[in-house]
Amino acid sequence: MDGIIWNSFLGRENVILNFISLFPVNFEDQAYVYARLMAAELVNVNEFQELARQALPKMYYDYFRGGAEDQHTLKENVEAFHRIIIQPRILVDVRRIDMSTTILGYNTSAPITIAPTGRHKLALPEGEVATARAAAACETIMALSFMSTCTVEEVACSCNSIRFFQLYVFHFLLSSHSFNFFIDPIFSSSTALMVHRAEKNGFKAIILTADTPRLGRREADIKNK
Ligand SMILES: Cc1cc2nc3c(=O)[nH]c(=O)nc-3n(C[C@H](O)[C@H](O)[C@H](O)COP(=O)(O)O)c2cc1C
Repeated sequence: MDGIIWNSFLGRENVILNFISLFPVNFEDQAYVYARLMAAELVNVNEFQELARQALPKMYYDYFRGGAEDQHTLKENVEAFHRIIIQPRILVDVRRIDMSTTILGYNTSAPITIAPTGRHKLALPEGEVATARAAAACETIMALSFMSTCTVEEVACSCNSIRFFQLYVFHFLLSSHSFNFFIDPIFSSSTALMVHRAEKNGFKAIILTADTPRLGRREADIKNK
């Protein structure tokens, strides 16, 4: 059974890699996106989403924006933010506004960090390296997904952002010699080796994802095959 789990991971990864080569991100569209970003036309986070919709192939856009089943949790997460009311204080000294805080003892310029999300190269050739640089520029924390399209080493040497590593727990150790020939290096390590590798590359904490023994039924991904 364990082998089947790994095979299905590998199978999906290969399908996606094949799709990247068959169906690359349109670089003219990316230049257009970059030009609009530079022109500072975007003032609202929803506008970034619309620009992504225009720039990305549909199946990639659907992957980034979609949720599982009827997307109830996705909608509820957005609604949850709408229910938070930020009440400004008045007649106080606002010359220097400091939103910084610490998470597990590490400084972040605001209580907003990068959540671990997989496969950034579907959106940009530099992938998670670019995301980590953005995190460093904003002085916030970069969480690298286990399903990252860049390695922990690439991300570590690309910037000095505080880095956390997201991990799934596998209930087996992949020490078998027979597997290592076929499995991409990012998947071939056991959980313990992966933690060690992240630690060696300056990742400061583990984000443990505990809800993926069963994947959500993402209907857009099913339709996009
Ligand atoms: C496109 C996408 C990819 C994601 N990939 C991962 C992942 O690889 N590992 C993980 O633990 N969580 C992953 N998540 C879950 C996020 O880290 C986060 O928990 C989730 O999006 C809920 O936060 P939000 O309401 O701010 O989006 C992903 C979410 C999205 C939308």
